[in-house]
Amino acid sequence: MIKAIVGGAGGRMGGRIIHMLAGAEGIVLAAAFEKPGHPAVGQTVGEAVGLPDNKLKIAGSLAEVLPEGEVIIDFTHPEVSLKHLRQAAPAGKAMVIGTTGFSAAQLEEIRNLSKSARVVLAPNMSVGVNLMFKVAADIAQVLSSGYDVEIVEAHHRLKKDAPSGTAMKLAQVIAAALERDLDKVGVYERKGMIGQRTDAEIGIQTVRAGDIVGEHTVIFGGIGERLEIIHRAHNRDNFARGAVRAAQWIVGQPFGFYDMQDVLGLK
Ligand SMILES: NC(=O)c1ccc[n+]([C@@H]2O[C@H](COP(=O)([O-])OP(=O)(O)OC[C@H]3O[C@@H](n4cnc5c(N)ncnc54)[C@H](O)[C@@H]3O)[C@@H](O)[C@H]2O)c1
Ligand SMILES: O=C(O)C1=N[C@H](C(=O)O)CCC1
Repeated sequence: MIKAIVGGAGGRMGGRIIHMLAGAEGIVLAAAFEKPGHPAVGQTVGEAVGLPDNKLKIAGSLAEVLPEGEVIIDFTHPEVSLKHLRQAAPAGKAMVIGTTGFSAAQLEEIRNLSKSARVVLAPNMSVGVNLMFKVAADIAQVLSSGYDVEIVEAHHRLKKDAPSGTAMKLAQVIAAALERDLDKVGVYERKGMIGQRTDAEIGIQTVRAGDIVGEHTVIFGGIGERLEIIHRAHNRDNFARGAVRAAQWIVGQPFGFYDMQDVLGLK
């Protein structure tokens, strides 16, 4: 039985991951933690996430519960996930990181730590979006000229990072398929007399409104037609299920830096 530790247990994703673990086979919730001072610290998991039979107490830090499990599932904040990986890696614990919004320097540190640790990092753990990454790259290769690429993402009003990690990954895989440098062709806002659209640019636009769980649209706009691929998350359980699947998968892998396409066998 794989023993999992869930970070950010009082958060939107942490709660759903704990629910998905309760229904999963071969893996069990061994410990859960939140940040010091969070109202969930000291509560039982049952009280905090609505699973009345679970009497496990929510800890106030990873350090308190690190020996309890072999894999940590962390959907928190970039600097927090990185701090947790710095603790997990030397202790021989695997990590599944769903957090988005890492800087280039933070990503580089995660990659370096993964040389001596097992890490899955993915901005979106749903099956549909990971298939979308693959399909978007394939379409871009076929429609490599004469089609304008625009990505539109929409999320709830509480989301902190923009554009979403998923939209950034879509832009990266499409730019790679088109052999374009995203740092040069990415356009993240438009206003005023900006002149006509360039052929090479990849537009990435952000919507924040209400309780939208997560929507991503890629538009390949041609003359006389356009092709759109859309993913809509109806709730957070598809991400949480993916995180549990990644935790089951990663414990048997060699040290390394993996993403959800590795977990799903989509490469
Ligand atoms: N990869 C995916 O599939 C996916 C899906 C949804 C959300 N996300 C990402 O996951 C992250 C969290 O999203 P959310 O909607 O659950 O946010 P949230 O704000 O509801 O939850 C984050 C939780 O982390 C906790 N936290 C902060 N510092 C901590 C610390 N030091 N130790 C322990 N816990 C700490 C917060 O108190 C909070 O409860 C975001 O980066 C989001 O973009 C990824
Ligand atoms: O709710 C969020 O925050 C989400 N973030 C991810 C992203 O940034 O791509 C995935 C979907 C939900």
